[in-house]
Amino acid sequence: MALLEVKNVSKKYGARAAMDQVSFEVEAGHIVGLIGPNGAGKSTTMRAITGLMSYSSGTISFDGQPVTFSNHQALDKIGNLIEYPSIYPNLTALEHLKLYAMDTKSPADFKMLMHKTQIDGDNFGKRKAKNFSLGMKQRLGIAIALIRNPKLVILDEPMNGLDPQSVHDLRELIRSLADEGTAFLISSHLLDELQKLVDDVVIINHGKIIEKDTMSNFFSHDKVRWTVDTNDNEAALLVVQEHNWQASIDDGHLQITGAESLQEVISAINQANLKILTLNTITGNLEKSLLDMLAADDKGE
Ligand SMILES: Nc1ncnc2c1ncn2[C@@H]1O[C@H](COP(=O)(O)OP(=O)(O)OP(=O)(O)O)[C@@H](O)[C@H]1O
Repeated sequence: MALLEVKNVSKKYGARAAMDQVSFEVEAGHIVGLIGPNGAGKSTTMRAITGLMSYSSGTISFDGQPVTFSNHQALDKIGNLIEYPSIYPNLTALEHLKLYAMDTKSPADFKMLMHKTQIDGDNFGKRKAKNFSLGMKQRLGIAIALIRNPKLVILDEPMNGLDPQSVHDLRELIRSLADEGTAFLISSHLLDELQKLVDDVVIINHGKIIEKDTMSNFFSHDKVRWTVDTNDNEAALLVVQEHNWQASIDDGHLQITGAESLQEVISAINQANLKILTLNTITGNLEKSLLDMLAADDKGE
């Protein structure tokens, strides 16, 4: 049984379905990316999982226990950082941890947690949170989310507003915590960052899950693409289409996918006595795969 199981969950705001039969799982120790455009239903899904919001149908179970708006028992083992961490400007990092721990932790526990989440450096010390950078606040937010040793941490757009170095540091931190066994469910618009971080991908659009897979499988779906210019792209398009590869002309360049190899593409064009002027091989990336998938979903394919 997976650590988190979301089955056929629906949630409506008035007539609008923010979640429509949403089903997915998070395995223990996995980092799962919840990806989708603005308004897709990511925050709503996260709120339902954390018991912050009621849902109209379906079931959510965490560690074998049901999660509903009125049953929060399972939630002791979920840490969350939804939108912004609740940080008090006049408290230091340590004071925050003491506040959220509610007398359940020892000074040694705090020391270890601060070390683990990299909030024990000189920059932190006695400084109050109002003087922290956004990256420092996010790390403190994660430390707060971890205080009860959760099995799952839910992070809604944790990279928002962070500079590249802070994004890198946060990614390393999440990876190291996952290696120690904590599962993560993370939503983000920074797809390149998720690409480097997550084990599994769940794609949501208009409240519906349109794809879920491991990151490595997701990549294998995304074929290599070739962008070619010849002395006659229209003629080359016809030649390529005869081979049953997918081809189109975008921005004046011939785009080809579906061939077995670059050699096949070159041979086909040469045999038609056309001249290749430029050729680029474009390997897959999450951003492109996602945009293709969302476009296909919006067209109702
Ligand atoms: N409290 C609410 N009342 C009415 N509609 C809402 C409410 N919260 C969200 N919605 C609507 O539900 C849909 C899903 O919203 P949600 O915030 O879950 O999307 P999201 O994927 O997190 O988007 P974003 O990336 O912009 O945060 C949207 O159409 C949104 O307008």
